[in-house]
Amino acid sequence: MTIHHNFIAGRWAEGAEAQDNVNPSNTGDVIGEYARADREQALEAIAAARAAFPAWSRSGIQQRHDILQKVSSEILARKDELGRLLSREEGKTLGEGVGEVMRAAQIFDFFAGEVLRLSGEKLASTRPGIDVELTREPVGVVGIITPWNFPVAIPAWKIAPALAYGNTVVFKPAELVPGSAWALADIIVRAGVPEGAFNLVMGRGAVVGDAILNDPRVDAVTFTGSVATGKKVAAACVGQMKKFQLEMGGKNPLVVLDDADLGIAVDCAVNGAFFSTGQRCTASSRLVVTDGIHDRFVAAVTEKLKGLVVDDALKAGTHIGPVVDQGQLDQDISYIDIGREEGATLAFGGERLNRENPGFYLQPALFTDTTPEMRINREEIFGPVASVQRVKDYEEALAAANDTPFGLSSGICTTSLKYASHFRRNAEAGMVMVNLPTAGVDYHVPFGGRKGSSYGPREQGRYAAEFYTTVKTAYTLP
Ligand SMILES: NC(=O)C1=CN([C@@H]2O[C@H](COP(=O)(O)OP(=O)(O)OC[C@H]3O[C@@H](n4cnc5c(N)ncnc54)[C@H](OP(=O)(O)O)[C@@H]3O)[C@@H](O)[C@H]2O)C=CC1
Ligand SMILES: O=C(O)CCC(=O)C(=O)O
Repeated sequence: MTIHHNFIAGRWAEGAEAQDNVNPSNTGDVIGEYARADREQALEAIAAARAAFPAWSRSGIQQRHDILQKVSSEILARKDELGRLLSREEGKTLGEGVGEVMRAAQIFDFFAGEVLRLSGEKLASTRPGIDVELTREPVGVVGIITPWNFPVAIPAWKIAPALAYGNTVVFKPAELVPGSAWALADIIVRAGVPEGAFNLVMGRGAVVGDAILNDPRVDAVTFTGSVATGKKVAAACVGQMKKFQLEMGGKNPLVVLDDADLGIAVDCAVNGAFFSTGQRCTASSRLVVTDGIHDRFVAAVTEKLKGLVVDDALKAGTHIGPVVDQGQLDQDISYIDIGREEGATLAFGGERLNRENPGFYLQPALFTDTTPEMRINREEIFGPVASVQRVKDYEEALAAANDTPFGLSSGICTTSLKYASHFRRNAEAGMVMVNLPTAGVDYHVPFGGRKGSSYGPREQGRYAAEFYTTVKTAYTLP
């Protein structure tokens, strides 16, 4: 098998050890061999990005626009092939994989437009005769560290704005999904990014990630992943006065009130909690349901779960693909055990499943009779596991929704304008959904959370400029 190399300083860099990329739907299927960089290669990539920064930061907006537009066009033209690769290595269904790839194309398209819209401000000075001008300048070398659960979209929503605003990039994807990262890098490189402005460094977090965090030539780090790693990123960046941005976990509530449309509530819950195998930081892992609708809701969700097909991500008719790997599967199963031990009722699922090929298949699990202090209601599981919490009324539901160390996405299903409006205002989350799943967002508006979910400026949309640029205030006496 040929090795897919890293891209460093304008060339595909040979010489690193390689790792197999395995399909979680069929562990006998090796997708390819991908390089695993050592520390030295990571440092070479950082040096290349540093050297490329002066020229790229001053490059013309037409050049940057055209490159990003070209990336978008190629991703879109190859959406079926890239979506298939994504689903094959990550395990989300083919429809979800192709959808994610299309979203990545739209993100590059959006930031191609943002290059042209970059503007400043001219203000009067409080001192007569002086001009004040505000401009945005690129931050410098940006280290991009991404997780496995959105292997194309998350890299896209970090790489596109980084390049659009004139930064150079060292991109370290998650080790579990090098295929999507390599394919995206190959497209970016062929779109004409100058030598050193974009570098791909696949490898271990503890090696490549650590090199990025601790090298003073990296000016800013954008990270999506677990809370534990996020805290390491924060500590390293603070120590070196680097700019940083963290997107981490969630324990997102979906409130269902007595007056909800039952069909909408069930669709929101099943989609939000279990699609993409529940491996979304925006997943509705807590279903907070008022007394009057509770039993009907649980019965209808259970009925719907019975009809969902858990199988090979690439098979037509699969609703839920496998868990991403053995480690994540072990974590999911251990939380199912914890839920039982804590006294929750396993109303549906939670069984390990066997399919035609060996893979990490898990039946979606629904817990009922859960209480707020249970670990399954407080800790992120990151799998197809959700718990129902019964509450007496809206006030108790809102309190339960906010009773979490996280604050990414928060949803409500209701036909009451009064409760919907109150919830929108009082939910302690970065994103609020009314009669919609907590997961599944637009690409042109801010994405991010509060409390333990996020740190630093928002990602996506024009708000991305807050992270990828720094403001300069210039005073001139003409
Ligand atoms: N809020 C959000 O937007 C999202 C949050 N998440 C959260 O991420 C978790 C699952 O993703 P997962 O990928 O396992 O998370 P991790 O935090 O383990 O990994 C995220 C990235 O950080 C890298 N990394 C690991 N250790 C270090 C280190 N010491 N220094 C620098 N980089 C390091 C990883 O590398 P390697 O691949 O080698 O491990 C990977 O590229 C869940 O908890 C989920 O909630 C996931 C997606 C989105
Ligand atoms: O819900 C979405 O569409 C995005 C979720 C996400 O970014 C994540 O889970 O990492």
